Amino acid sequence: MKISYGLYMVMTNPVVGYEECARAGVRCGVPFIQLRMKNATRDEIVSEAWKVREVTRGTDSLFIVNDDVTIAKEVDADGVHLGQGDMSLAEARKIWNVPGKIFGLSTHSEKQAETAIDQKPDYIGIGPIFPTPTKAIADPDLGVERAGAIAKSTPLPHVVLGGIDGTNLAEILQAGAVNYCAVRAIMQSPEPEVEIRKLQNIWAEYIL
Ligand SMILES: Cc1ncc(COP(=O)(O)OP(=O)(O)O)c(N)n1
Ligand SMILES: Cc1nc(C(=O)O)sc1CCOP(=O)(O)O
Ligand SMILES: [Mg+2]
Repeated sequence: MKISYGLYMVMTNPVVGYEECARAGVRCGVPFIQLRMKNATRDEIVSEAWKVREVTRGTDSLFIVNDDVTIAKEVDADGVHLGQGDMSLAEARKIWNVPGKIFGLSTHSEKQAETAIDQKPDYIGIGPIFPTPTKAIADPDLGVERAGAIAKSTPLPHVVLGGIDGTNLAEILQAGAVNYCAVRAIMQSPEPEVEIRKLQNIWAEYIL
């Protein structure tokens, strides 16, 4: 059985600010909320991370920090997300050796998804599906069918991402993906809760 939860919210430059955006995610019951601040200092990230920690604490939303396990540990987040060019999962687990913490790993091809199995991440990201300006140096886009096929074949929980919004989510789910991130589609809205609920409604039609 695939682990099925729908939207994993990645927060990068939300127009309403990180704290308010996280509040919207919590109100909507989004199960994962990731803080992804690129081009920010460590102090700036820690400061926002503490606010998101307080907003998510004791709620149904798990708080994931992108890139830096030392920040995740410092603010007692629920997990960390690491990319192919970030610290290895093994090293991160040594630094943050606390039972129950979540370790996610990005993958960008069938081979990386296969190799990920041995590293035992709690989930993998699969992307990008479409070209995206949100990631500075994105990997070549996989397309809907290829991303869906990886999602269907991996034994690991997955989340697909890259260019996903309300206009293409249905075809992505039809291709076999179950969980997904949408960054710009939510972050660029002055009403993130409205955009979250739109995506959640599309997902519920296809998956529930
Ligand atoms: C859930 C999820 N999947 C993939 C990524 C991308 O991580 P990475 O490849 O390290 O790129 P950056 O996000 O660090 O630019 C992610 N953050 N979250
Ligand atoms: C953060 C990130 N990681 C990707 C990957 O392929 O691993 S694509 C991506 C950005 C997705 O943003 P948007 O929804 O705005 O296109
Ligand atoms: Mg990274």
